[in-house]
Amino acid sequence: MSDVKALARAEAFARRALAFAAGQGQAAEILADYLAGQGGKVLSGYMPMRTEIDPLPAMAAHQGTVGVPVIMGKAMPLRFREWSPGTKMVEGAFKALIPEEGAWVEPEVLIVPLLSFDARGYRLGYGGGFYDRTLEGLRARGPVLAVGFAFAAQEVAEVPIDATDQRLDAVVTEKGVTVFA
Ligand SMILES: Nc1nc2c(c(=O)[nH]1)N(C=O)[C@@H](CNc1ccc(C(=O)N[C@@H](CCC(=O)O)C(=O)O)cc1)CN2
Ligand SMILES: Nc1ncnc2c1ncn2[C@@H]1O[C@H](COP(=O)(O)OP(=O)(O)OP(=O)(O)O)[C@@H](O)[C@H]1O
Repeated sequence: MSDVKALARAEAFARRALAFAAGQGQAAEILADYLAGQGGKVLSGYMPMRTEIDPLPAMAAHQGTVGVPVIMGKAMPLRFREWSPGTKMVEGAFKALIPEEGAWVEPEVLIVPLLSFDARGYRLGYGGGFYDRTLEGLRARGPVLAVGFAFAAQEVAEVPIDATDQRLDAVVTEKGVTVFA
């Protein structure tokens, strides 16, 4: 399975890079509109890295607390530190930017980065299993809305999956919103 996922990751990086070069259109506005119904809830976003689609305008528009992921260690769930557009950021593990300080928050709605996704709502990430562990833990505690955010070209026929993969509830792209059954 790890070879299958590794090959899928390499293909997905290449497709995402092409889409990134073409631009994200109104994707962040579509995401903000979709999330407008979630005002008052704690939202997690992410600091875009590499060729990830940029969710920052939707995070800045959120009516309520926003956090961003912090890696606590290998094989550990992510935690989320409060973020706002003015927060001082420093480089964390794997070069992702994290808030230098701030409160830990527990998201009810998550904007989830990904390499590829499919029509079942499965996603492929960088391979740390961080979002799978995190969603498993949060869902054991209460209802959570996991919203993938991606370029439409990141959709594939079937993402390779294993028993620990957590499904997305919806995905938002520059072409619109898909809610999974
Ligand atoms: N913007 C953003 N922030 C995020 C994530 C993300 O996917 N996007 N994460 C979502 O989990 C976490 C970061 N996870 C990451 C996991 C691996 C690598 C990475 O560069 N991995 C190397 C291989 C490293 C190794 O195997 O030792 C690589 O892919 O080359 C980067 C980030 C938390 N923050
Ligand atoms: N809840 C979990 N408990 C134990 N192991 C897990 C859990 N979730 C994922 N893993 C393990 O983590 C490893 C990486 O998982 P996977 O390849 O699905 O990562 P990914 O979804 O691509 O990455 P990420 O979620 O960080 O973006 C796998 O060995 C997987 O079995």
